[in-house]
Amino acid sequence: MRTARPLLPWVVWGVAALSYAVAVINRSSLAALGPATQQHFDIDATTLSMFAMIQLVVYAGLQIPVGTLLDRFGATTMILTGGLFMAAGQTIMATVADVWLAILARVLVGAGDACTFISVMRLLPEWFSVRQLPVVSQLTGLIGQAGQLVSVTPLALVVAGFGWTSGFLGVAAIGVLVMILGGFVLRNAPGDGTLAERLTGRVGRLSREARSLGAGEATGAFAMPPPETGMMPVITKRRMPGLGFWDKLRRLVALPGVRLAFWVHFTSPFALNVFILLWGTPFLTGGVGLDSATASGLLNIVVVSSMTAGLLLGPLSSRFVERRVFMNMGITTAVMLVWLAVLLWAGPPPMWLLIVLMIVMPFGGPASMIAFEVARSHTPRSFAGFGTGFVNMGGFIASLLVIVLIGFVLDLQGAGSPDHYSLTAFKVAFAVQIPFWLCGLTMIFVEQRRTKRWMQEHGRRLR
Ligand SMILES: NCCCC[C@H](N)C(=O)NCC(=O)O
Repeated sequence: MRTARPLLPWVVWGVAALSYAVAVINRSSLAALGPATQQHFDIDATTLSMFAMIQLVVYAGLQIPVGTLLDRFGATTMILTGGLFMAAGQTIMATVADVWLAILARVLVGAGDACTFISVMRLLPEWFSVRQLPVVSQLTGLIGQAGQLVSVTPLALVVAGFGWTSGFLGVAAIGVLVMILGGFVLRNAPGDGTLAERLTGRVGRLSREARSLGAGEATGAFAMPPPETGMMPVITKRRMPGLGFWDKLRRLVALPGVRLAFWVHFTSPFALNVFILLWGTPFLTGGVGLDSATASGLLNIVVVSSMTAGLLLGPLSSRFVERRVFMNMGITTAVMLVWLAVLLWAGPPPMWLLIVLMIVMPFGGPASMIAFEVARSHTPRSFAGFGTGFVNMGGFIASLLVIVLIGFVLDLQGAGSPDHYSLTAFKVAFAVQIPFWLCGLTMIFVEQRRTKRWMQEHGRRLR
């Protein structure tokens, strides 16, 4: 069946993806402003790194609560609420001089950021066909990545030229503009009104007659035949008293496909996150001994490679649904092997090997999006937000643990500050990634087999 307004799904997706890009701008708004932030609040490097850590902890910690609220209130409300939190956070950041209020600002930014990505992912199966979903998901990730580019250089230039307050109020203003746009465009699903329409009680024809691009074909998890036995309580008991948090979690984790998605997200993106969020530049400059221009040149390769990987993996995982988890495992194994070559190389790794690392490692980011495809195939519809939040926690838990462990192992070796950095200390510290890869790959292997068995037992086919 053809959709009445084939453009509407793309317009809704465009504004949702823009909201995600704004979340990434907010998330990485301090990335290029380390020294300016230290000067503005008169803080040391440890307090500065606390800003990033607190924000990440809030992001990861809120994934399941946000997922629960997402199932209850819908994606539009959550995306707009997230935008409100982030705009409030950046307004506080722009106007206060007290470091504790600045930390509160970062908590708000982390909370708003936590609301955005999984809500955008929740919208997609409502508007697109099963075949389109992997490509649209990867494009969403790619647009988010573009947000990161915007937040680094342009924001640093605005802060340098017009001052701290103008720079952060500017970020807040962009967020408010995109929220207003969202209020008039975002719809949870075909047939639903926008926030503006719901507030005025007049749902227009465009909303009422909207159709999914997958109309006529069932989408994602929702396409599978009714599950039997073990899954029945999950599907039928849609509303529980309160948020029923633990009960929901227990039921969700009982599904091997959801556990598989969690481990896929846990295992593939952390090496990239750890590198770009904190330890990449110190390793390249303080460890390998490169100058900062060469190090930032290498980091640019990371951005280009990650975007290219997204464009390649979308169509591939859509075409080879049965093979998507193996693709993810192959990429993670390749990242691990290249890292092993760097760590085992006697002395500083040669430039060609570093370039290979910068090309291969970023594939882990887009590869982690496969986790959301797996989650969609195995999470009952009424749990979709909760399930996406649960899966999205995986990569962030692994990234946080590895970031902290690398700092800890550097400290243990007496190499915790730029004056004492050494290549050997970094090599030992980065080796903490190995057990995470091995544990993750083993769990994917185990859960993949369990999922296959579960699907055979329940007569379900992968879509
Ligand atoms: N182009 C890489 C996108 C990676 C996305 C990543 N796996 C993820 O889960 N992101 C969540 C977020 O909030 O950004």
